[in-house]
Amino acid sequence: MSMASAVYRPAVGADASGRLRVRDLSIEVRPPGTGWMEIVRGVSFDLDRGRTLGIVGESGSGKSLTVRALMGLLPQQSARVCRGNIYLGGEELGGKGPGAFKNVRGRRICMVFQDAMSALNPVLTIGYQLKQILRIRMGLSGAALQRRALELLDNVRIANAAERLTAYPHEFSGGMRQRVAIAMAIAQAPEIMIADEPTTALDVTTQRQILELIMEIQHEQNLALLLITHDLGVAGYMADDIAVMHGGRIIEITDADRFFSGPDHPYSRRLLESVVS
Ligand SMILES: Nc1ncnc2c1ncn2[C@@H]1O[C@H](COP(=O)(O)OP(=O)(O)OP(=O)(O)O)[C@@H](O)[C@H]1O
Repeated sequence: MSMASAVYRPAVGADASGRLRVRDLSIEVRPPGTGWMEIVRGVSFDLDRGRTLGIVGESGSGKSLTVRALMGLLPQQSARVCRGNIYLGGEELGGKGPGAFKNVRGRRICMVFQDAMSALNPVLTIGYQLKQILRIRMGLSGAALQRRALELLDNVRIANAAERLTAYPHEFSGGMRQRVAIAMAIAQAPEIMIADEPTTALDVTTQRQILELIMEIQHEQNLALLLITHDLGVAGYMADDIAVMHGGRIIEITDADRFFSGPDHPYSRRLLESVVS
C-alpha cells in the first residue's frame, strides 16, 4: 500500500476509544529572517492502543515537527499547525489553541526524548521529581505517594527503588536516566507514548535493554506507541506498522512485515537498500 496522504487503518478489531487519528496535518515554520513555509504536508494516520507505529525517514523529513504538534509542543514563534486535525478517542485536540493540550500532554499522551536529561532537573533528586508529578497531576500524598513512586521505579526495572529515590540524575548511568524518564512519562497512566529517538544517545547494549523495556511497558499498560527513528533496525524490532516520511509527507505507510519484505515506494526501497548494503 503506497499513498501520498491517504488514511491508513492498521488494527483490526482494536478498541477505538483511545485511537489517535491524524488527518491532513500540515505544519509551517519560520526560520529567522524569512516568512512562513510549509514543511509538513498532509500527514494522516491512525494509531490504536497496543499498536506501534514507527515513523522513519532521514534527518529533516519532518518527523519531530509532526510529533511535537501532537503534544502541542511546537515553538510558538517559529512553528505552527496550518491545516489538519488531531483526534484522540474522537475528541479533537488543538482546535481550541495550544491551551487545549494542557490536559492531554503527560496525562493522555506522554513523550520520551533522545536525551533523558531534557526530562530531568540535575539539581533535584529522582524521587522529588517523580513525586512532584504524582503530587501535582495525580493528587497523591503520604503513603500512597511513596507507594506509587516505588511502583513506577519498579515498572521500569530499577532495583533498590527506595534507595534510588534519594539519588540525583548524575549518579545514574545514561540507561538508568532513560528508565527514570520513562517512569516519569508513564506516571499519569497515559494512553499514548511518543518515543522520539529514545535510544540514539545510548550504547548498543543499553539501547536493546531500553527498547525491550519500552515494549514490555507498552504491553503491560496497553499503550499506543509512536516511535520516531532514523534507524530501520529499531523500527523493524519494535513496530507493527511503518510510515516513511520524506520531504514533509508520509510517502508510504504499511505493516512492518510487508515493508521489510519489499516496500512499494522507490524512496522506501532506497532507504531499505542503504541499510542492507
Ligand atoms: N522551529 C523551527 N523553525 C524553523 N525551522 C524548523 C523548526 N523546526 C524544524 N525546522 C526545520 O524543519 C525541517 C524538519 O525538521 P524536523 O525536526 O521535524 O525533522 P526530523 O525529520 O525530525 O529530523 P531530525 O531527525 O534531524 O530531527 C528541518 O529542515 C528543520 O530545520
